[in-house]
Amino acid sequence: KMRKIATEEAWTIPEVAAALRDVSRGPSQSLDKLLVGGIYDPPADASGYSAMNFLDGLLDIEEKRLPEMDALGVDMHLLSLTAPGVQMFDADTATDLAALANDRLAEVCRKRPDRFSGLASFAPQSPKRAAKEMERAINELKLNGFILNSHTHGEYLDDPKYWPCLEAAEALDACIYIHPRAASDTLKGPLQDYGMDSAMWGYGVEVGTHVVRMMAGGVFDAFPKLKICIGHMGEAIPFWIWRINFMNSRAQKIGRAPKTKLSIAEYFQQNFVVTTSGVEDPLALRYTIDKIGIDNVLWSIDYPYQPQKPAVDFMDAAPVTEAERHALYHGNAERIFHIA
Ligand SMILES: COc1cc(C(=O)O)cc(C(=O)O)c1
Ligand SMILES: [Mn+2]
Repeated sequence: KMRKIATEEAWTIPEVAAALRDVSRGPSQSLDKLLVGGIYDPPADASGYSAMNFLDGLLDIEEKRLPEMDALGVDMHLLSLTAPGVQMFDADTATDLAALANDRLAEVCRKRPDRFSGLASFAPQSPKRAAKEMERAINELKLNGFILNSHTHGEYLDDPKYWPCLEAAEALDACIYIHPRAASDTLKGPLQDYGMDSAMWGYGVEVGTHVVRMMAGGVFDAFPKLKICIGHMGEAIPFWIWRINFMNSRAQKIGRAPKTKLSIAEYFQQNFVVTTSGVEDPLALRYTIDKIGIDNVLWSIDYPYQPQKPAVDFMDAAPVTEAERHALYHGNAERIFHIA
């Protein structure tokens, strides 16, 4: 039986759910409020996002998640605090809730180390305290990497003020999974209608923008060993990488982009891995493996936002060799996230 490790599996704790409910009732203009309000402060008529009832799935480990994993032969969920994590809160609240969530996550992993591993949260709102929490999460809590839900109050990791977090991740040899949230206030413009705010379109635009900024901004010259993971088959970047690379090298020549030691295509190849979350498309998978190499593609379900069984059926039937299937299902996750 082939070991199956799913790598973008969401959960939450009651304290974070309550804090998000409070934010959704507050003055924030964040586009995340559509979703956060729907999940954590559902309207009486259960319309909108609340109709999906994601909250039960997020809070649950033993009731439904684990029995479903057993039934489907899913050995492990690599858990992460669901988007937008602690990133909508003020610095102190975010720092405290990140530490609490990490403690709870470590507890879940300690209780069933063969079934759960975890990505630690951190609060970029306070970068130096975040770096300390990142060290604690890996060295003391023995967690497996980090989760960040893209922008924090509209700012991105190419901004040097967040580089203490990148320095910590690189030094700890711990991968940062950059997960979506709704587009930042400066990016959200036309993304606010037709359900485009979340997984259909805006999420990909938000994360894609984030990682292109990092590569074009020289982050991987400053941190050459830093490893970043992005979901959703690489947020369309593997498809666009030829064009992004071509146009960035031109921008560097005409002085519109900083000179970098390597090309964007090389950074994407060396510093990134992608997962299959929420893109159960065999042709997109085959292309992505052929484009960026089998070592850089990992399986994920995206529970509870995606049901487990279709994600297993998709990977079981995927047009890949058995060696590739091993890499996708568990080999790459074991290497990138240090899973025994
Ligand atoms: C935090 O809320 C989320 C909503 C959805 C969605 O399908 O609308 C997907 C994800 C996700 O991909 O993790 C997260
Ligand atoms: Mn997800």
